[in-house]
Amino acid sequence: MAETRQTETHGFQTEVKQLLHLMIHSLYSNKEIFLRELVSNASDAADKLRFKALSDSSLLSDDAELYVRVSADKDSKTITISDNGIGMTRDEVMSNLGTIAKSGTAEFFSQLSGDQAKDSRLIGQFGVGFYSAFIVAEAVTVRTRAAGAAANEAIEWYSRGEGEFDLKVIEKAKRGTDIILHVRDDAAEYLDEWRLKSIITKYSDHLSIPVQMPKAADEEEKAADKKLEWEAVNSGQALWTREKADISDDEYKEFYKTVAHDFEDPLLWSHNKVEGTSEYTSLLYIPKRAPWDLWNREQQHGIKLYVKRVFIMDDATQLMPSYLRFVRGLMDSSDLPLNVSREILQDNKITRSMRNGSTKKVLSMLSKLAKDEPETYQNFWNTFGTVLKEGPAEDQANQEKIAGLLRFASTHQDSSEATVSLDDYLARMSDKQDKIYYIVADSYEAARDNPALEIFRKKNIEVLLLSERIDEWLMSHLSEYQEKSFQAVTRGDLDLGELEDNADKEQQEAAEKAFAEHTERFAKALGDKVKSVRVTNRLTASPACIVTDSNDMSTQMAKLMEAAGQKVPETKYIFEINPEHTLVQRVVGLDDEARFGEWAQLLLDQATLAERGSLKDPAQFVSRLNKLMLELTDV
Ligand SMILES: Nc1ncnc2c1ncn2[C@@H]1O[C@H](COP(=O)(O)OP(=O)(O)OP(=O)(O)O)[C@@H](O)[C@H]1O
Repeated sequence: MAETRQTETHGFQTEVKQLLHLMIHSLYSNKEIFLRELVSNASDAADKLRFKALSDSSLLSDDAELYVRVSADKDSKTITISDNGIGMTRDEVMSNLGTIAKSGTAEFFSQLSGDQAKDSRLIGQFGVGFYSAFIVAEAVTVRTRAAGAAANEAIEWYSRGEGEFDLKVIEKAKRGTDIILHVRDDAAEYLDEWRLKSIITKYSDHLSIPVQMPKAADEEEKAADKKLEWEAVNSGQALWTREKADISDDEYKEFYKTVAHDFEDPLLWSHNKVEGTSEYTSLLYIPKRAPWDLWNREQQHGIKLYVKRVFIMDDATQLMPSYLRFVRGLMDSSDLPLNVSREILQDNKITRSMRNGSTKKVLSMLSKLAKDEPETYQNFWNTFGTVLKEGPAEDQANQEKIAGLLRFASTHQDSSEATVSLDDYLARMSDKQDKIYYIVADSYEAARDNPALEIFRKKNIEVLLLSERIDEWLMSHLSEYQEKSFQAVTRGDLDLGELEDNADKEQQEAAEKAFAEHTERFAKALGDKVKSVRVTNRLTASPACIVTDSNDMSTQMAKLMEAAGQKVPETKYIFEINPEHTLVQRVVGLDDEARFGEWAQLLLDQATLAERGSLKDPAQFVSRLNKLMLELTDV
């Protein structure tokens, strides 16, 4: 490459262009974050080099004291952020500073609305990184030399933040990266070194790497044109290694913004030194807002792993279960070897114990929040609840704890908001009730209005109303809470246990007997369209409903599997009729078997609509309905 010294010009990936545009137009009220981002990248570069040098110490060569240096030059209107970290090769420059390699980026950009306040929040969630340089710079030069590369293999990248960037091979005496910002006139305040220093102490004080600035020179030294002397302006002690009592809330909050690349303060955090069979420190944060890629289960961004204060890797997903993937922060182990790899982490006693310990920590932190600050917890639930619902399936050992954190809509209140906890439900339950009743449907309304709830309303029994896609999956893994089992109101025989008194039972038996002949007639008319026909004990206001047998797949589970492209055996429903209903009484009064058959089918279709939300052959339903309506209006 060294022979091609000419400049090559490359176009940015479309998303980079969009991001740059937004950055400049939406983040102007929060300009100073550019320094946090660039210093944090420089510190990451030092961490990466230190890690690589564990297996190849020659990479550090004679420049083993790692640092980040920040300086400004008012004459040339530049700010320079330098590090002697890992640097970048030409290919790395091309991909890191020309594209955005995160999956889902295009979807993310499609969410932007043009409303600057909203968009700036979204960009905050996306993580602005290197490109934030353009908030204050009209042009940026990056000079970088990768660790292990020769001085004449360094690369210069230059861009005005519009459509393109230039690349050329240059000579660079030292390893690492210099980022030179050509500051815009409206950001001239950042050319003041005091200003820069105060931003560094605000955001980067706790970084373990020294962030240095030039020592103020006196007139004599200036006249003698002495070489710049540098001094560290941050404390340089990794925050999590300090005593909890000595760390202020503001320090925790600023540290969060650096590790999580978030603009906002965290919702809560927990800092723990664990001693005993395994020794580690964890600093775990719950963000306020969901990251843009929360729904992508493959998403990166997990917990940073350190071993004895040496950074080992980002996104150590093995340290936190997937249903807690919104947790940010770090863990620093005293037991793992420094040369630990992702593979070793996969199946390791130490990792497992760190994961178990921190999972418990997060769950108890959330339980405490739910107890002490229910409103804040509700906000948390509204943001991350759906992810937490993956918990009971993924983490059987903590099922009970997770269940206690769940929130539901219920028939107790007239709102679709999920605010009812299982403890609330149990507290309201009568002594005679021994099950937790629930229904899963496509929407809150479909759940609320399902005819199967009629008897529960009549008897004043609360039913949880679930309508999220994940809910069926959740309920199929939750078997009990506080020794009370869960019962779907649309499945199997309805056994209300002691809630039903003897009189109810006798009445039911009498109704079944009295209606037996008609039940037979319905069964004959509907043939193999139903599994069986029986008299209901669920309905009070509707003529009929369908329910699944207790060993058959529930409607919602079948729908989920179908949506996932799986072949699902056709579920046959049990058709339940309400003999008290006038329509049913009139239908059984019909002598003409053909007409009776039409009505029976119509009742079945109606019940299917209420339960499934759709019919296999809606056109046939409509034409049958029209035919019957015509007969009724034919006077
Ligand atoms: N000073 C630097 N030295 C070496 N590599 C760097 C430096 N600055 C940036 N990079 C490389 O460029 C990549 C992109 O940086 P950028 O800040 O845009 O994103 P990020 O840090 O990966 O993500 P985010 O900031 O959203 O968490 C980094 O991952 C890193 O590989």
